[in-house]
Amino acid sequence: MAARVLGRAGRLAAVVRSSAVRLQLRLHGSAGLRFGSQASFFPPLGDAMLPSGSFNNHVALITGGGTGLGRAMTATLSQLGAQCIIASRKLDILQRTAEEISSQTGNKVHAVQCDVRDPQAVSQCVDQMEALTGLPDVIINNAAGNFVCPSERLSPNAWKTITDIVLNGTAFVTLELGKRLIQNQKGASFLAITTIYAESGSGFVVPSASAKAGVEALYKSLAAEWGRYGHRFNIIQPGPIRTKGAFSRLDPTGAFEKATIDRIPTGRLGTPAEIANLAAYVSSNYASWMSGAVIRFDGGEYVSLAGEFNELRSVTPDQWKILEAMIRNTKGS
Ligand SMILES: CCC/C=C/C=C/C(=O)SCCNC(=O)CCNC(=O)[C@H](O)C(C)(C)COP(=O)(O)OP(=O)(O)OC[C@H]1O[C@@H](n2cnc3c(N)ncnc32)[C@H](O)[C@@H]1OP(=O)(O)O
Ligand SMILES: NC(=O)C1=CN([C@@H]2O[C@H](COP(=O)(O)OP(=O)(O)OC[C@H]3O[C@@H](n4cnc5c(N)ncnc54)[C@H](OP(=O)(O)O)[C@@H]3O)[C@@H](O)[C@H]2O)C=CC1
Repeated sequence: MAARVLGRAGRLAAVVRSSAVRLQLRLHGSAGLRFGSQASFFPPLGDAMLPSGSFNNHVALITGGGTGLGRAMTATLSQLGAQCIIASRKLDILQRTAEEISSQTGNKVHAVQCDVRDPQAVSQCVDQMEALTGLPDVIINNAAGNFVCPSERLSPNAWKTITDIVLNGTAFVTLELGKRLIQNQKGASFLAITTIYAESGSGFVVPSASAKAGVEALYKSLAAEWGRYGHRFNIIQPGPIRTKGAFSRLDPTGAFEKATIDRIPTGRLGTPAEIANLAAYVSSNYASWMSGAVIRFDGGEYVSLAGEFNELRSVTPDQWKILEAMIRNTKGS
């Protein structure tokens, strides 16, 4: 009897061992189950979420508002009643965006040329804004520069370029406006757009990761210091959202996108309209009690990347039966 049980256990162990090898191959080879069909559970909505008129009589400055996510945020705020100022280096692109959005929403969008790396240019941009609209109620620091590059290939100027746009640019805009708002005893909502790797760090985008982490420290610090002046400071960390600016510099071959979608629990990239709705909410009076918040908006990508065992998603129910048998069969330590 004992011999029969031992024999059966031996055969089971052999089956389990060979299945485990096959399983390892599946996990680490290319035959692993694809997931991503779950995207149908999480359809993106495109329309503005807040009630119409939520930003009536509000002025909003959006840096980098001519393209990508900044453009989407401008469109949503404008649709909700804001008078917007978009600022970046390329005046022609800003003007085109401003005209398109103004003509769709009926609310004026102003285009102001400004390189945020240059504190004097930032000061002149704010002068221009004061003349056009007065000081803003909403500031969205969205402008950024980035590219993938092994760190050993970075020149000092490459490092300086990215950190100047992202960290110094955000600081110059925030400090210039903050000082003037304080002088005028005017409250405002400041929002910084960072990224999920500001928290974790990431190879191959090290200047961006370092600068975005600095932006987060800046905003959390000012949330504590400038609440007394009526200023709120919040941060949105987007996950991947297809824009020409980002994907041409981070995924020139398109290979990253497919791998990314595979690991996002909601099975898809985000959309510009979705982040625009979140930015509008955070910048609105509906969020007047929100300050110092860091909001990760990534379809679950960050936790998916972080969890040691998350690759087990590709184990099938039949394979689980085998794995469970192996585990239960283990006696002692
Ligand atoms: C997917 C999920 C997470 C995603 C996160 C996304 C985060 C983002 O921030 S996406 C935003 C992307 N958008 C942009 O980058 C738009 C603006 N970008 C630019 O204008 C340019 O790409 C640049 C950032 C380079 C700035 O342009 P600028 O004309 O001011 O600089 P350059 O004179 O061209 O270059 C300055 C130095 O950088 C070196 N450099 C430029 N590109 C690269 C590269 N691909 N690899 C290595 N080095 C690069 C360039 O050679 C200059 O250095 P040097 O030669 O020593 O003078
Ligand atoms: N798309 C994504 O997947 C993700 C994006 N993000 C963040 O979202 C934000 C928007 O990125 P996205 O829309 O994708 O990319 P874009 O390239 O479209 O946006 C970047 C904007 O920054 C402006 N800009 C760059 N350098 C300067 C400068 N020196 N002075 C003023 N403006 C400048 C650009 O305008 P111009 O060239 O006219 O100066 C451009 O409009 C960025 O902060 C980015 O880091 C974060 C995580 C993921």
